Amino acid sequence: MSEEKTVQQLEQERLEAALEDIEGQIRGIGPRYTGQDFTEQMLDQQREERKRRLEIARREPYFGRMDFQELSNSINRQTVVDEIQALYIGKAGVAKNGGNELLVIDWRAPAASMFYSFTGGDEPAAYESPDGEVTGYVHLKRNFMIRSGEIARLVDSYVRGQEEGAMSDEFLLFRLGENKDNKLRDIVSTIQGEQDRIIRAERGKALFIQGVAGSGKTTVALHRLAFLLYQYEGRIRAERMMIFAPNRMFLDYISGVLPELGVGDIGQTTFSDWAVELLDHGIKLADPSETMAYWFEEPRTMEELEHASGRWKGSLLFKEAIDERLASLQASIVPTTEFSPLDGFLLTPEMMREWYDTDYGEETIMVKRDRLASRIKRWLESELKHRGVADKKKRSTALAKVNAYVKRIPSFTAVQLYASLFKGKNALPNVPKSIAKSTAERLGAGVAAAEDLAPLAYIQLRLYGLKTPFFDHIVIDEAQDYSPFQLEALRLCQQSTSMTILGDLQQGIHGYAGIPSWNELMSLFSEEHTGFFELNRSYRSTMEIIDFANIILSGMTGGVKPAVPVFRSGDPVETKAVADQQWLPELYATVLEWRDKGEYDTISIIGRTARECEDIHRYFAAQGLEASLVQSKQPTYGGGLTVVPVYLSKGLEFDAVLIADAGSANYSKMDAKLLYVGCTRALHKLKLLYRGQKSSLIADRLSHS
Ligand SMILES: Nc1ncnc2c1ncn2[C@@H]1O[C@H](COP(=O)(O)OP(=O)(O)OP(=O)(O)O)[C@@H](O)[C@H]1O
Repeated sequence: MSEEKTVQQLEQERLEAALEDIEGQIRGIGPRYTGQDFTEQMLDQQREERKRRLEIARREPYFGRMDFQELSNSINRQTVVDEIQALYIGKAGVAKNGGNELLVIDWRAPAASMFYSFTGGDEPAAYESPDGEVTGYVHLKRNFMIRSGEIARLVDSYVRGQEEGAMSDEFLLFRLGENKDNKLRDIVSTIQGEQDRIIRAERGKALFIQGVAGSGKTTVALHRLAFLLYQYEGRIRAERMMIFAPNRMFLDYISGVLPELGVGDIGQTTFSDWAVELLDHGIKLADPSETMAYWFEEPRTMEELEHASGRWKGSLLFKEAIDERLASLQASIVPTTEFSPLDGFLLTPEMMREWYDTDYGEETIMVKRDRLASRIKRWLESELKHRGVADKKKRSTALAKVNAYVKRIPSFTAVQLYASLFKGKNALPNVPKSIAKSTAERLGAGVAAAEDLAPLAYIQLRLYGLKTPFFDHIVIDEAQDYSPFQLEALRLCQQSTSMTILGDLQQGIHGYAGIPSWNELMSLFSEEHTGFFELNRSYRSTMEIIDFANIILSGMTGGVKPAVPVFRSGDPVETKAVADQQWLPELYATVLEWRDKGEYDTISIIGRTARECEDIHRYFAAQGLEASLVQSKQPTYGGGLTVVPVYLSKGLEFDAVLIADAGSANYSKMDAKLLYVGCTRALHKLKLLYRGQKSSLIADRLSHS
């Protein structure tokens, strides 16, 4: 009598059959076409695209299975129950070799959405298909982890009829308990319902996402891009999507997710790099580490923060002043007096105004100006011809006059116009003196600060327009550090609004430039074109770490929302007093202890300032311990052991975090957000050393040593 096969064996057999099918398809694709025939080239591209998807499927054909029984309503509204279908869900959809039957369905397909939105229970579930809502019973939700062609893990999170239909988080908890390396990863196998709603939200909006630290904002935004490309295939293009991230190192850190999802070619930049490029490198960007040093290396007051030049330059008031200046330029650009280059030739202001306003109506200010200039020259040519003026001397005199006349029509670069707001007879009257002086000096030397880039980009776009195609979709990460003006500039780069704007006000450490409330940015868009989602569950850290971090923020005013942990327990958070002379040796000893345990792949020492980090790094090096020191202009993130100033750690995560010195000298009440950012970088282990008095932000916590 043959023994009954286990679920694992049955699934393994199914997997092997699927892999064989996929291998067969890859083999069948054949060599690349290298000839010149256009149709063949197109077909070759399609084959390559298919091969790419099959290769993704070969690595891990699927990660989920959902057994679904569709309910179909007949005409007399009697419910007919169909067969139970096993849907296998993977990163790339694959049809069976030589047929239309699906071997794997793409995680972005409508039917796959149930895999994420289904919350358990015996009631019928539903998903939206292009033909309307489909309802049915879910019988099974199964998660797989497939490695090298083997099912390494199989977890049923729902089986109809068992345990009163409850869902289990076992697979998610297993994934969250893993260590991290130097790159952010995709989460297709464990996307949560609240994240899925954001990923699949319609495209034609400015979608704001306020999410606590570790709630998956960045990850969700990247998955959303992959979804949009699938859902709106042919209507939006990867090359016309742009991700704006806070710095190059962060871009490197997130660079693995989209290729893992099979998506390439999406633009990735920082606002500064993009703006400097837009301005044709007509201005140099001041070293941003100077701004960082000013705000983070020495204590600053609330008053300094509120009067920061970045806040002023990022405000809509400033934008209004610039709009007024641009409007008066538009109004005065067309000459207001008659012009006669030759006896009997007359160009009137009305003619020129008509050309400028009506004929070139949709163009930007300077493009219209240049067209007007060419039109005046063409007018002369046609008049000369029309009136039969053959005399060479007369012709060249008239031409010279026209050239001189055209030259007098005002023409500005964005930098020139911007500089005129701060210095000279047309300077704006209401600019605070100190701001006007420092900005004029900087611009005079051909340099702009980061805070100048939004107004400069905006002026450039209003004067000359965008030279590249419009963006189909824009993602802005860490948007709490954006000013309304930055968003206004980006809005000019889209034909219709389609943005994903994500951030966390509780991590708004760049208050000298960013926003105190989302309303400042949301009010730029009409209500019908704005969406708002909140993510309150945090997936990164253990419960102990999140509870600890929540306390840091609890003293803050203004709608602080504590992060809700996923039930994943780990070590208690430790705080430890250390004498000055023992500080560096203690940091070193802690790192050695953690390394010897071998439990963590990435460890970070988070310092308060760059100077503090340099001291630690130097000390470690003297002991023969290799660590990488993160600096503000760093382009890549290498993982392993890092020493990083807290203000540069935002967005990153590490298995274990050691806050170098959480003493009161380092973290005053004003620095709650900074310390919160530092602590929430930890996945599994968090320890804080402190010299002198413990920071009052954590003072009432129990010490574990
Ligand atoms: N549904 C999920 N399944 C598995 N892991 C998840 C899930 N959601 C988020 N994570 C993990 O949680 C961590 C935090 O994600 P991410 O960096 O995208 O969050 P964030 O909200 O942008 O964080 P922060 O604002 O603190 O930088 C990552 O390791 C990510 O893989």
